[in-house]
Amino acid sequence: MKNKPILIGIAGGSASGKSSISKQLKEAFEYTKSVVIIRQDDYYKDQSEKTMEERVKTNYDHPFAFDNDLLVLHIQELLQRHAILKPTYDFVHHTRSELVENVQPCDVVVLEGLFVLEDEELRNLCDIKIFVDTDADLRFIRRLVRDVKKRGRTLESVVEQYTTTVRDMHNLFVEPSKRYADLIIPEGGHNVVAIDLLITKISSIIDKRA
Ligand SMILES: Nc1ncnc2c1ncn2[C@@H]1O[C@H](COP(=O)(O)OP(=O)(O)O)[C@@H](O)[C@H]1O
Ligand SMILES: Nc1ccn([C@@H]2O[C@H](COP(=O)(O)O)[C@@H](O)[C@H]2O)c(=O)n1
Repeated sequence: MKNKPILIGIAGGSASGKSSISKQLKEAFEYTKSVVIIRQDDYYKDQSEKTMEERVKTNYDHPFAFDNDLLVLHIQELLQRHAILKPTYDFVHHTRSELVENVQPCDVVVLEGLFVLEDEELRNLCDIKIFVDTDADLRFIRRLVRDVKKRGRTLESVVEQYTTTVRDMHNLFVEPSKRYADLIIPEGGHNVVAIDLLITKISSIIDKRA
């Protein structure tokens, strides 16, 4: 019987660099181990019954915006080496997309999202807990560029959302969850030393379980 997969939890503010770090971990292990990235964003609640006008008013930075029960269930399934049918999210239309991904059992699960450490059930499942700590001004600049380029937003809408919900919810829910981290990575995706240390630690856990 195969060993339990290792679960790496990566939390941090919006545009702090969670996805960039997750991709680097996947690249580091994918020749020797099967690695799957689960993005909490894909578990935003479906809003297909709502109008676009209603959808833009949702507070996407509150834990209630997510179907957390489904996310916990899917992580538990992956940890038992069972396949899952994962939802995917459409940021342009603010709702679940039609696409469902068939995620096969794997050796390493990287779970990344705003509330991965804030949620007690999720953080208790993690073997390694990481918080990506990037200053608010950098996060805002990165988000502005990304949301206009990739998420179909206007400059005005990004500023409006950031000042009405994103900043306050970050301070209320995301920032305090830093205290649960085993490792805090400053500046996100380009911190080579921290990412190398993390890769070494993950390798040693994998070797001990082999
Ligand atoms: N260290 C960094 N320096 C500059 N830009 C970065 C860095 N890390 C990430 N980015 C960029 O910032 C944006 C948000 O990064 P991403 O990894 O998607 O953040 P998150 O997943 O936390 O929202 C992306 O466009 C990414 O290329
Ligand atoms: N329809 C949506 C759903 C979410 N958001 C924002 O996404 C952020 C989380 O994703 P990151 O990749 O940046 O961590 C979150 O701060 C939400 O405000 C959105 O704008 N629209």
